[in-house]
Amino acid sequence: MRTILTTVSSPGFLYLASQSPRRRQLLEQLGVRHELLLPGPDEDSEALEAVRPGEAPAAYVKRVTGLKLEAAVARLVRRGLPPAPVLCSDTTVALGRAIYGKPEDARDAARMLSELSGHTHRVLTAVAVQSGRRRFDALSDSRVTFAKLTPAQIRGYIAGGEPTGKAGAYAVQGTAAAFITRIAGSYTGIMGLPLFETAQLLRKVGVRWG
Ligand SMILES: Cc1cn([C@H]2C[C@H](O)[C@@H](COP(=O)(O)OP(=O)(O)OP(=O)(O)O)O2)c(=O)[nH]c1=O
Repeated sequence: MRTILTTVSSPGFLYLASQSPRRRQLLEQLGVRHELLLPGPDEDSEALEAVRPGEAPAAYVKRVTGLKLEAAVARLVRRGLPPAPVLCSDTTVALGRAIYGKPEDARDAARMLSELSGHTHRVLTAVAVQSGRRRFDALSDSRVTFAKLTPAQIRGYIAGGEPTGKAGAYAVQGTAAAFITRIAGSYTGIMGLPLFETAQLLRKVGVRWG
C-alpha cells in the first residue's frame, strides 16, 4: 500500500481498469505510470459486454465502456484504495451493424474472419476516464480492409492462436498485418487504446507524464 500511496499522490498516476495486455503496453508507450485495477472473482466483467439486440456499434462500445468505468470506480471505493483517475476502454469490430467481439472459440473466430475477408470493417474503441466526479470520454473510429482470405489462411491464422482475446478475432499488431491491405484512422485505437484521444482525456484530469 505504501508504494501506491506515494505514487497516487503524484499527478502522473492513474488506475488502468483493464486486463488487456495491449492496453497496458499502449499506456506504457505513452509513459503514463499506472496500477492495474482488475475485477475480483466476485465480478462477472464479461457480462457487461452483452450486446443489446439492434444496438448500433458506436452506442454499444460507449455503453460498455461506461459500464466498465462504473464498475471500476465502485471497485476502487470498495477496496478503500487511494483516490486517483480511473481509465477504461472497450474495442469492438463492426461490419455494417454486425458487432464482432472476442471469439468464443476457433469456430467463432473462423466465422468472423471469413465474414471480414475481402471487406472493409470499422474498429471502434471508446475510452473513458473518471477523476472524482468528473468524467470524460472519447471514441476512436477506424477502418480496416482485409485482403480476400482463403480457408487455409484462416485455419493457419487461427492455429497460431492470435485470435484469442481479440475483437474481430485478429490483431493488427500481429501477423494479421500480412492480410491487412489498408487502415484509415488510429493504429493504436485499432489495437485497443487510441493514444491521441487518451492523452487528451488524461490532460483534462490533470494526469501528466514523460
Ligand atoms: C481489433 C483488435 C483488437 N485487439 C484487442 C484489444 C482488446 O484487448 C480486445 C478487445 O476486447 P475488449 O473487450 O475491448 O477488452 P478486453 O476484454 O481485452 O480487456 P478489458 O475489458 O479488461 O479492458 O481486442 C487487439 O489486440 N488488436 C486488434 O487489432
